[in-house]
Amino acid sequence: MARAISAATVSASRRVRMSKAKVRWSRRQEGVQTSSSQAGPSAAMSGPALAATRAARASFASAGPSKWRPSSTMPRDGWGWSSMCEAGSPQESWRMVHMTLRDGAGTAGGRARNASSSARKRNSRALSWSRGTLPSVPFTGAQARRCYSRGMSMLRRTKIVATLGPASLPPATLRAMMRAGMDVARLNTSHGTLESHREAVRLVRAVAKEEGRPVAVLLDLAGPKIRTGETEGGRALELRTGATVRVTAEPVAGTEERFTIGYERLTEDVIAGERILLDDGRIELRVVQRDGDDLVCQVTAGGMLAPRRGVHFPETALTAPALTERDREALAMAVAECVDYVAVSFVRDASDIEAARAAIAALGGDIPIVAKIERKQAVEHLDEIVAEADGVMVARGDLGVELPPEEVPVQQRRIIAAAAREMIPVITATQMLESMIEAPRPTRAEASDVANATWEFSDAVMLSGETAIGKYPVEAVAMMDRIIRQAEAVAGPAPEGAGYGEHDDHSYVVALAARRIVASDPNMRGIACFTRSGYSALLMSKVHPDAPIFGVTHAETVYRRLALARGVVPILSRAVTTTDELLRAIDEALLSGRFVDEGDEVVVVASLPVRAQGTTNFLKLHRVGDAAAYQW
Ligand SMILES: Nc1ncnc2c1ncn2[C@@H]1O[C@H](COP(=O)(O)OP(=O)(O)OP(=O)(O)O)[C@@H](O)[C@H]1O
Ligand SMILES: CC(=O)C(=O)O
Repeated sequence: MARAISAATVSASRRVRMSKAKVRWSRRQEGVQTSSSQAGPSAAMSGPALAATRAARASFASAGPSKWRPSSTMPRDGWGWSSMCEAGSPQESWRMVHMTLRDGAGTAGGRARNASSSARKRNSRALSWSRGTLPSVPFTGAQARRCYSRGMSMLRRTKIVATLGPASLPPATLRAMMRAGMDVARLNTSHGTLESHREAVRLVRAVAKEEGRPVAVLLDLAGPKIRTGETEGGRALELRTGATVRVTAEPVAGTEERFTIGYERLTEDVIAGERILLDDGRIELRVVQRDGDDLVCQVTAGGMLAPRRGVHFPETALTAPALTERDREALAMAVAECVDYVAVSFVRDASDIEAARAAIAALGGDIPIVAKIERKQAVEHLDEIVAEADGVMVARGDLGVELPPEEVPVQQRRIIAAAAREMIPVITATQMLESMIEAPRPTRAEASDVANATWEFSDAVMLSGETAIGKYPVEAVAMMDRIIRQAEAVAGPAPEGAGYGEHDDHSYVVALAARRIVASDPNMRGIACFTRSGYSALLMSKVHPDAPIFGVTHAETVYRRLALARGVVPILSRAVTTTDELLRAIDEALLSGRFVDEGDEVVVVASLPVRAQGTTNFLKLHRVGDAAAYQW
């Protein structure tokens, strides 16, 4: 009995957890719909910022659905066919059942099959079909024909995030990086001005549009990065092991005896016995005591300290929130420019994500939030953070300072698993191809690092200095693309659901069913997921099917955001209002992008009725091109 109760409790909590991510995405889609009509931008905004936000929101809204009905009004009667039909009448139920069977003998199907072989030949010749929608790797005719059998080799599942900076912002370089495989452009507000980032967002959008590619923009907030202050005459200070030194939050011209650490709550938060790490952990102090506005410390690992070096407090529970005033200004820009993701730095716990979400909402926006795990505090609060965030980043740069190096790979694995449980994307970041900042080839260890992140099911891997300031930004993206493709080519089948979730959610059950169908039927060319909020494509991505996931959506924001989801090929489609139109839109999207041929078979998953916002409750084995022939 006790066992039964505890199993039920676990199941219920899992249901709550799974639906939390779903509710967030659904809420977001609702926001898209209502943004132009109801809630106005924050009353606190005025002038050009208000106008920019209104214009941005109007374009955001135009991508949204025309109608929305809360999921609580949806039929919830499980797998009953009637619940999958728009009106649920017996005739419609029958038509749906008829339609969802594979009608191999049907005349329309027969015609389509005949048409398909010539279309396939045509497409095998027209190899440019992969360009513009899938990462553009030059294929020979023979390679492409082989790949064509399932489309898998054409698709790189693990996505590439590239940080933009002086090395990558010339438009020609940016274009070349997109062609080499960049899926997400990261802008780091720790560097450059907000205006330069605004221009960069617009440039990425313009070039991506010309290239016909879904490229998401991720704005990485600087957060409360703590640094040492200026030094006397700008010189490096020689801190000798064993020496005593005073640190203070007051701005002073630093000397070997006393220098600044730019953290207002220094003497309140940091207590005797705790360590302070300077310059990425190269220098270590231990706090002896507080003395007025100073902390008296002993240097336990000495070195030369240049001005404005990074500071970490691995043993201190810092009380300063993750969002600074400058971050709030960056968020206003992000909302005005409809940035696709915002990354919050130095997150401590879930409250930092809630604060960022509230700040975005107050600006009239709704942008998915990526929590950067780079503090020991965040590692300790990982579960609550991933439950609240829309994505997560293994920010190994700062994390590797707060934790001993041997703990970083362990935490990487733990963070990826936590993201999988919550069905949110995870980015593995920092020093992935670091040596390519200076050299045209990475080290063997770096190549292995990228491959391992792929095998661990990261949704994306990230380039930082390699593309921001490196000598070989395009080559770094191309190299990452090649390493991932090789790694994916030899990876075994991915675990179903990677060990998370139970079959207690309709959307999840549909995703698993689609995965199993493509696993058992090699003729299935992929899974076409019609998605309005992006959630069902994301969910599909998290069960790792062995086939491409075509994320078909009419919302441009969703189209771009799906660029981050592992294994998803985002395709922009038209808005639909009925099931017939939905199937025709899928056919059009797949055929016009030349992802498949007429007559090819795909699994279609969607949420019906079309005009409601609900669970992914529909699955159909579909022959591409047949939708036009349905006479309902
Ligand atoms: N917009 C930019 N303008 C100028 N330099 C940049 C820009 N973005 C990045 N860089 C440079 O590229 C380097 C690597 O970029 P990255 O975003 O990883 O910075 P970081 O300071 O190491 O990371 P973080 O701030 O996230 O801890 C930076 O140290 C900086 O020198
Ligand atoms: C990306 C980042 O901020 C880090 O690795 O610390």
